[in-house]
Amino acid sequence: MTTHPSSRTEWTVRGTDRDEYIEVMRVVGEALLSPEPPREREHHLRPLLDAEGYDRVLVAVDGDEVVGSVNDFAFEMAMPGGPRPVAGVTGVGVWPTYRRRGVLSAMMRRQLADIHARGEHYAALWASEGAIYGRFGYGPAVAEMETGLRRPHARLRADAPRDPSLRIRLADPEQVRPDLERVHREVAAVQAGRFQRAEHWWDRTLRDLPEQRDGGGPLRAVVVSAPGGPLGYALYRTRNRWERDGSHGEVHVQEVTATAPAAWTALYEHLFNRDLVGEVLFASLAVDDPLHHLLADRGRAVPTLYTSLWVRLVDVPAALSERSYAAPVEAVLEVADRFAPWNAGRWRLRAGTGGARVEATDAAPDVSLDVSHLGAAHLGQTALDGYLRAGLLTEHTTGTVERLDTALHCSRAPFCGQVF
Ligand SMILES: CC(=O)SCCNC(=O)CCNC(=O)[C@H](O)C(C)(C)COP(=O)(O)OP(=O)(O)OC[C@H]1O[C@@H](n2cnc3c(N)ncnc32)[C@H](O)[C@@H]1OP(=O)(O)O
Repeated sequence: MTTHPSSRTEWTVRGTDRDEYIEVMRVVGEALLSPEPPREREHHLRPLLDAEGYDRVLVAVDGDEVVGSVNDFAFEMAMPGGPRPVAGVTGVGVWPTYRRRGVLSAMMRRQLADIHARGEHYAALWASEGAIYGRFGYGPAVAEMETGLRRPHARLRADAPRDPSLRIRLADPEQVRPDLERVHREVAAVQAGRFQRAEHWWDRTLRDLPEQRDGGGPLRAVVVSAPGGPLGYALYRTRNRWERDGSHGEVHVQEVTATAPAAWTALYEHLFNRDLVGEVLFASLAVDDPLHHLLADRGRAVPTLYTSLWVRLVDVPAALSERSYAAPVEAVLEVADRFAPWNAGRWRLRAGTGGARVEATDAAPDVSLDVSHLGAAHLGQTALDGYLRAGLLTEHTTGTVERLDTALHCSRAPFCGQVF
């Protein structure tokens, strides 16, 4: 591809199709430093794209050459207030010689307009870098934890709820897939930030190619069931490690979830009691995962906090009026939004535990803020107060931010748990 020395902007943003998608893989793969050429990555990506379709993939082109791309998946994601259609933004990349000329900005603008035109009120993404998406109106809405525990500290409290009637089965994940799907469906309907997994997402989650194992063994599923059906599961791999003093094996937990307290206990005790293991590592846990309460010594868990989901309100009045609220609040919000101008302006929010109404107003604002702040706060974990103290939003009526934070609060931490 030619490198253009000037900063001309003779590219346009348009849709694409299945045939051209190999070019998208080439551009995005190069941007993301992918170690494999597009044809070698195709078998990973094609099943997902063939199932989701190509009509949400956008490309920036210079003549016939693809120089950038963005995509989004049509998710049903749990939000405070219920499951909602959410555009799961992904596949973002710009050919290196076209970077910093506004290619991404143009693609983001078009993508937000498309999402809005489809009547979806939210977009969400996992960012490769935290500096990219704030300017496009996304806010850091979910923090998750990678957590490690060494033996002998991987132990639960004596009074952790235990139910000897629960059945525990260790199996090849495909053998118990209906159980996994059932538990996940139930959890993903209520835990904000999770999205419902269609069959092709389960195929991806359970895909277990040798090159994905990173020195570990095959993917395993442990399922905990009561007579009425499955109550929880964990997906994990073991990795054997021998040193001169003996075995220091590892358990790498890809995901763990349950719908009943005794099922959490049974799952954690299974993971902690594998023989030959020196350390159990969890790829991602919610910040309020029951593990922290169930551990005999919670100080022994070593968490690494990271931002997972960035959330964007694509339709501010719709998103705020369909949300649930923990307390009554009334405020005029003056919202700035450079990339979705239909959101910009003053909105009067009247919300309570029974519902909310949002209408355009000319009244004086109680608070002036960026749409990214509302995205960050929407899942109930990120407080607006942090932005206030950082001087990034303006409170005109004292106490408004505190009242908003109280109303937006959700007692259960949001969690996504799956990179898309
Ligand atoms: C959801 C996902 O898919 S995450 C994956 C994101 N992709 C990657 O990280 C791949 C590698 N990076 C890239 O391909 C590109 O650098 C992109 C897509 C991040 C940015 O594309 P560009 O076309 O260069 O962005 P664009 O020129 O529109 O930049 C707009 C603004 O964002 C800023 N910006 C863009 N990328 C970054 C970044 N990585 N860090 C900090 N600022 C950035 C620019 O400086 C510019 O600022 P300005 O408006 O003040 O001048």
